[in-house]
Amino acid sequence: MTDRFSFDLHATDGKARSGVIRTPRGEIRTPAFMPVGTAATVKAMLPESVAATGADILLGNTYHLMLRPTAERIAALGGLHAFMNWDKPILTDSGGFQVMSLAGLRKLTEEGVTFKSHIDGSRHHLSPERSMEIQALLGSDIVMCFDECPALPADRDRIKSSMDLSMRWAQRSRDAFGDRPGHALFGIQQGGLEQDLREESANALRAIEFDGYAVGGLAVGEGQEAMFGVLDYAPDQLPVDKPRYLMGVGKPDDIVGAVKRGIDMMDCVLPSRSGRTGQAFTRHGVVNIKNARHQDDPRPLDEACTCPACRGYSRAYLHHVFRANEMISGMLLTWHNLHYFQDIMAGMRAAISAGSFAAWEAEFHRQRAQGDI
Ligand SMILES: Nc1nc2c(CCc3ccccc3)c3nc[nH]c3cc2c(=O)[nH]1
Ligand SMILES: [Zn+2]
Repeated sequence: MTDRFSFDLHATDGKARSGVIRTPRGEIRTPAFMPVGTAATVKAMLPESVAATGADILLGNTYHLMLRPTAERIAALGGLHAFMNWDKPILTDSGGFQVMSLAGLRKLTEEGVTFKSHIDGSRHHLSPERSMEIQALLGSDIVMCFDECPALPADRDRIKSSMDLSMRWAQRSRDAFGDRPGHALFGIQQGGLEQDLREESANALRAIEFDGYAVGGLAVGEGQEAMFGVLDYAPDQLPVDKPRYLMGVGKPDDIVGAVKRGIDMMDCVLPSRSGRTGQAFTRHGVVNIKNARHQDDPRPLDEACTCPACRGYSRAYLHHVFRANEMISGMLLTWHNLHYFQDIMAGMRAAISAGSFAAWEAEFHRQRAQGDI
């Protein structure tokens, strides 16, 4: 075990990298997929089930937890790890992104943002300083800078002024974070789809110095082609010896394309959210289990999957419990999706270490093109 935060690169294959992030609460194998536990729970999953899928770290949300049950209450109860019974690493987002996408009546100034809770309409305030205080109260191992993520499409002037604000907030986040051994602070690159603005942002963050660097401002509706266009250069603008975290991504083929371009960490609500709606991700493509064609199908979701849903249940059963709106439906499909996403990560880590990422990627795409699933 270690009392410090560190990142070791073990292997590279093209731009793809594999390694390990060491924290006092445990190691994170990279490339890593991080399930989202927004309100101190990965929905429909027990923490031990999340760990069983292979996840080394999960995500929490400053925005949701500050509103309910409040960061002060979680701190008084021993912090987020004890509160939600997860003793491995936790990364928390800084809240600004969620305010802009969820809260009402927002007022954004240089100082920070005031907003009305989407839960009960009460008024709240976030700033770099308050976000750092909340994330410290939660006790998260990886803290994100307080930033502003502009909605796309946006004109260049808007992207530039927003990125400049986020860089000033990054400095204030760094100053407020202080020196917390064993805890990490990650900067977040902004700059939209503009290569020169992203370069400016990366240089500003590098000068402030962070334990890791996120590529922010993507997965906000720009589409995969535009996102990959940015990822063709953005990771290389960031320090090579620190973890690179692409926020909010994504579908299986987004994840593979991001790792191929040098990304080490990703998060997305997709596997859990779509699991609850009956959408299963498999190596052969997506299965919408509510579709009537599954009602007599005795096969598992995915013959090659070793998760509890695929080992113990037929498509016919999963179809039935979704149609009957039974709680086990969301549990089983969420477990399968999270397990499958971790399978993809484990496959890529092994392929990168073996220098066979290109072959692994070709097989990944060939299997998905197989059609009838
Ligand atoms: N702070 C921040 N968060 C983002 C998220 C949320 C990721 C998140 C982290 C932790 C918990 C939940 C969600 C994005 N999701 C899609 N695109 C995103 C961009 C940004 C961004 O630019 N900045
Ligand atoms: Zn499965």
